[in-house]
Amino acid sequence: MDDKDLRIEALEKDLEMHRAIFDSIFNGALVTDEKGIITHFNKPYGDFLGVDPESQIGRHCTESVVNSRMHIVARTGEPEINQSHNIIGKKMVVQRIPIKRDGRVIAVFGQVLFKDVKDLSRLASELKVLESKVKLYEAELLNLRSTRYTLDSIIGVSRTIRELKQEALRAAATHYPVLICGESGTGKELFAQAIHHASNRKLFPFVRINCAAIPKDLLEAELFGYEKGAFTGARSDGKPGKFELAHQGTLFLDEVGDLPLEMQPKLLRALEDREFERVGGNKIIRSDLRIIAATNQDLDQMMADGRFRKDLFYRLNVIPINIPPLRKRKNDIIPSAEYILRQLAAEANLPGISMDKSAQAALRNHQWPGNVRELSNVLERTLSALNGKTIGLSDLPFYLHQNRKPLSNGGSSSLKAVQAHIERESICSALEQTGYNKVKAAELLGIHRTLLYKKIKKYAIPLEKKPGENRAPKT
Ligand SMILES: Nc1ncnc2c1ncn2[C@@H]1O[C@H](COP(=O)(O)OP(=O)(O)OP(=O)(O)O)[C@@H](O)[C@H]1O
Repeated sequence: MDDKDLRIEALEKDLEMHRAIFDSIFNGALVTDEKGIITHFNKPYGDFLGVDPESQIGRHCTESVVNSRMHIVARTGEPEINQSHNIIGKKMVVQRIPIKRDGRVIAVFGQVLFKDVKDLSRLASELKVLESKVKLYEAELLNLRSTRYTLDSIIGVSRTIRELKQEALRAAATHYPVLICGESGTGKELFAQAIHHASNRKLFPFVRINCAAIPKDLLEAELFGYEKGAFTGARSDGKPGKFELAHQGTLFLDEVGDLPLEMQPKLLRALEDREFERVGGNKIIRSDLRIIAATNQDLDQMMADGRFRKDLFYRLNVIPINIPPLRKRKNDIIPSAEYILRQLAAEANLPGISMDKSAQAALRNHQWPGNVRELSNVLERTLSALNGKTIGLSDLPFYLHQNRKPLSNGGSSSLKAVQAHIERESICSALEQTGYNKVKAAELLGIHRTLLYKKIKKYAIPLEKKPGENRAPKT
């Protein structure tokens, strides 16, 4: 066989294949020339119309197919997609596509998409059912996976809080790392959850890791996971770390200031390379996550002291959110207290609870070392012991009364000294009220136990009641 024969054989095979494809177009198809004369008519269309496909070739399209518009499409050159077409008592859905060469129509391809428009409506209603199911599952997933708090859960009327909420909303629209700084109880986790919730990652996990609460040697395995037998006590089948678990979601690195120095470059590398290995493993794992870190520590000071790496700080601090303590946004205190009271009262089914002026003044004057958490705890305690419907000064815990008295703090009146004095007094008072139970005192103050210990040490507060000392607690 010479070259030409080979080419002819290939072309014949090609033609055969095209014929087979054309005859396999499920719901029928035809082709006309530029005048509407049928050049191709497939078998399924013949079966559907009850005609012999071969004998349709050479006829005008309107003779073969009632209401045909193939010749019109040939004239206009405009495709007609998903059009209804009445034929043999049925409404079909068809498409007619002009085939052009050098801008001129040379043929028209027509195809039946649905033999009966009812098929399409059935599909459409099935799709509707599926869509509503998807919505339902999305809502369930959101419930299961997502966060408890949204931006609406953040209370505060001050300009600062309103601006921070705007900032959080802007952050949610990006994938950049966010660093939230603020004292304990200012709502750092609340903001982190709200950002996650407002982002397009909200259907994926929000994974939290408290860098201060995990022993140093376990932190790497917690973050990156481990392979079987990585260390003594490791689970025999290995375990994914928080980085893996947060895939497509958000990883919240709480208390990032407490991340041990030796762990910092490892975290930085994982953030920069966007990949990591499990402890004891050698497989590279990639995780698509957004980082939100939070701390109540002064990272500037820590960097100056060499306790926090600058490169890690810059990596985390792409979008900074600094939440000021409650005492620095005093006009948030009463609205927040009222909001929390309304919530607590509704939960306890106690309508119409209010605060008198003296109680409001005491709340405004208090320094709130535990911030909103402390405010919430104080109100909860107060409400649980309240007789009547109005909270007065005497209903508030004793340590709140003292802030209204002139201060005797060794004569110093610098803001720092006054703050330190009040903080010390509040801690002493909370310890007394709770019978020197540190867990309960920390709870009352709305701070973490470790922070309470730090402050007890800082102010050299005795860890038990001195004999003879009698400062009667309120409750
Ligand atoms: N602006 C706020 N609006 C409503 N609730 C708040 C606000 N700030 C804090 N809270 C409440 O105070 C409590 C502590 O908040 P959160 O855990 O977010 O604080 P945090 O700054 O992360 O504290 P920590 O540093 O101790 O972990 C939560 O119950 C939270 O709902």
